[in-house]
Amino acid sequence: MTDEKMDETKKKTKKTAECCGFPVSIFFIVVNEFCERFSYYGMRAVLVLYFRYFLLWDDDLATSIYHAFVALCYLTPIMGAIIADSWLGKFKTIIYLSVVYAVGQVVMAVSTIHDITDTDRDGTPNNFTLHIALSMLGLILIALGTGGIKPCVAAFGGDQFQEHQSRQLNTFFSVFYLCINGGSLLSTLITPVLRAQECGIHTQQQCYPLAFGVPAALMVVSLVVFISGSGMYVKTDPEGNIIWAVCKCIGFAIKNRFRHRSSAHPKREHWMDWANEKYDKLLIAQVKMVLKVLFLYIPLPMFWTLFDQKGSRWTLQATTMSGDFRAFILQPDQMQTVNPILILTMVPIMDRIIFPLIKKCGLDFSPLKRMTVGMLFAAMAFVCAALVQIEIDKTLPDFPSSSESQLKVVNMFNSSLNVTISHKDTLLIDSLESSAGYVTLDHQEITVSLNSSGITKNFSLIAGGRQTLIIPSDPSVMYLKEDIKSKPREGRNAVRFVNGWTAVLNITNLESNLEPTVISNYSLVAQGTRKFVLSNGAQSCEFSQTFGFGSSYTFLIPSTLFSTDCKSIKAVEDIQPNSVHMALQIPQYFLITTGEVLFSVTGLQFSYSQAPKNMKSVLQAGWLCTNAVGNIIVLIVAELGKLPKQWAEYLLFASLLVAVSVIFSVMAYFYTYIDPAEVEAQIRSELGFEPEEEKKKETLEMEDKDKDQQNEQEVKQTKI
Ligand SMILES: CC(C)[C@H](NC(=O)[C@H](C)N)C(=O)O
Repeated sequence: MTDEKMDETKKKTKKTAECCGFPVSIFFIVVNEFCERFSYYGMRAVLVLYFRYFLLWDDDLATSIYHAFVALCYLTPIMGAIIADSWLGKFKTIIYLSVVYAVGQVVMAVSTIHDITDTDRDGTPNNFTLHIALSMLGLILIALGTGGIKPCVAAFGGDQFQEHQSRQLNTFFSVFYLCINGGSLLSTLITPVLRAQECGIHTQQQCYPLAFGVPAALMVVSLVVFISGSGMYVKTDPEGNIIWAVCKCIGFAIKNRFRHRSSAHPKREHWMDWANEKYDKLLIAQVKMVLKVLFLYIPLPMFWTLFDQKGSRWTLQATTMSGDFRAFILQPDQMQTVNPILILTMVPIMDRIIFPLIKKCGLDFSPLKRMTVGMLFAAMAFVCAALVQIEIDKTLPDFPSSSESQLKVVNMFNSSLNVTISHKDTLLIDSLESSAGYVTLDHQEITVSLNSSGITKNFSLIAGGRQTLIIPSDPSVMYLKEDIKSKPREGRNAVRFVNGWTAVLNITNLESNLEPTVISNYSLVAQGTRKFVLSNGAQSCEFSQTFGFGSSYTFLIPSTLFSTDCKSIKAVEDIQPNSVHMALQIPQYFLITTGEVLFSVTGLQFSYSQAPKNMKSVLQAGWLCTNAVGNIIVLIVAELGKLPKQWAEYLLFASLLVAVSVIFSVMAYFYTYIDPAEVEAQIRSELGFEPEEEKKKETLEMEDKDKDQQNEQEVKQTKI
């Protein structure tokens, strides 16, 4: 045996330090994963808000770039796997790409410092191009890093286990999953709080640098932890450009099959056997194993398509619900933390109680069956989401269709008015009151007549819009103001004021002073009791209003404002607060998380156990790719599939997933589980290669011989 070969075999049979049956090196790997996931999910939690409120992108652009970034993060694992399996090995790949990742996080954090381009010190950046360029660079580096290391870390963890530790290996994947979710839970709770702080050099702004800076620091910690375990790892060397070899082998098999397509040539058991002429049996067998698993993956993206809508559609659904849990208030985006919380409780319950119980009952709950059941749970979650949506829809205002217009009338005149719209609808409105709700019109050109005064005016309404007609103290100057026609975002409340007082007013929460007879723009206020101070310089008074979630109010300020100490201010409710409680989302979160435990944790283990030794990262990457495709489907559906009712879209997704899970169960039925190591060993022995066990024995014998020789020499030297 050559020295090189001996070194390699020694490495493979290296004894690792153990604790409770687990390799000690695993500790560094799971801590590394925890910090990395904290970094990733922490950054992701505030990313859309950064796009929306710092870069000032609109909702659509912000959501599209967000999903494109997530998709990229799950496409880059292929690159990581290629680098690891065919060039650097998993250990070095993790280190190099973690450096790229940490640099990306730092660049991203720097891009959020508004002071770097805020030359006029007004609190907003002056060179958006620089901020956008930096953040895109940061995101690309992060996607390369996080995606690149993702297939390697799980597979590298698996490599630390010896053959006799298969039970511990399964536990490792569960603990690994717990760490992912522990990191995700903490970061999604912490980074939004950091963002809500105010910071800045010249002007105080929402503290995005801190919200992105902490994840960057955690990524550095993750790298340091991983390097610290360096001396303890089992590091398997890359086995040449395996992906290229696999592609060439498949290409040759297809070409060869095509060349011998006439019936004169006998059929072969498997189409890959057409590569027999040129490639060795072992490689062909390995390719067959990988292809069999990759084929099974084809239906899987549909699961992720549903799963990833937690962060988008479900969060939007939560914005139309009430988050008042009495003891605490939950913000719509915080509802997502229910998923990692449930994962942290359910993985141990499943592992310790449910699966052993199922086994005890003599039921066969094989990995592929678990995954199928997982898909059905996810479909049920979407049925629940549809039911909740139907409840919410009952409480939502009837917003106008694209051909309709809606009109509300506010009377600031000092006596009641009879307002006739287009000679048809007559509304009697008291002073300092509004019409009851909106009048829906199917035409836009209207005539408004104030019957008592004989004033008549023509207006052109906005098609598909909501507007308020303000009749001020001088009715002849009545005017229209556009209203919001959807629930205010993030469960906040939209408020505005009509100034019926005789002079300019300063109102807290409003951007600028309010001229007499004018209606202000909307300001957004959070849930809870809010205080407004109104002043004219000489006098002031304050009034409070308690807000729920997602409401809209117009406050009418009378001419008697200061004499009544603000008590005469009238609140007109334009959009009622959300009344369906966010707790109703818990069942759907519970179902999707059960689905995730059955589908995702099992899929991770399955991808590792069914892969040949030299292609473990490749299959991990294939598994993660199903996630990327799922996200791309979300992007496409968001752009194209605009169903008129949200509940119908949820039901459509649920039915699609049920159909896909049926197809998957048929495919799974025909799949036979294998032990790749056994298959490889068998082929090796058929081909007359030395079996691994023999190699091990030989290495140990060589080591013993080396030791004996050393001892003999030492004895001789002592004698001399
Ligand atoms: C994408 C995976 C399913 C996994 N995510 C989770 O476990 C979430 C937080 N429950 C990950 O690897 O990030």
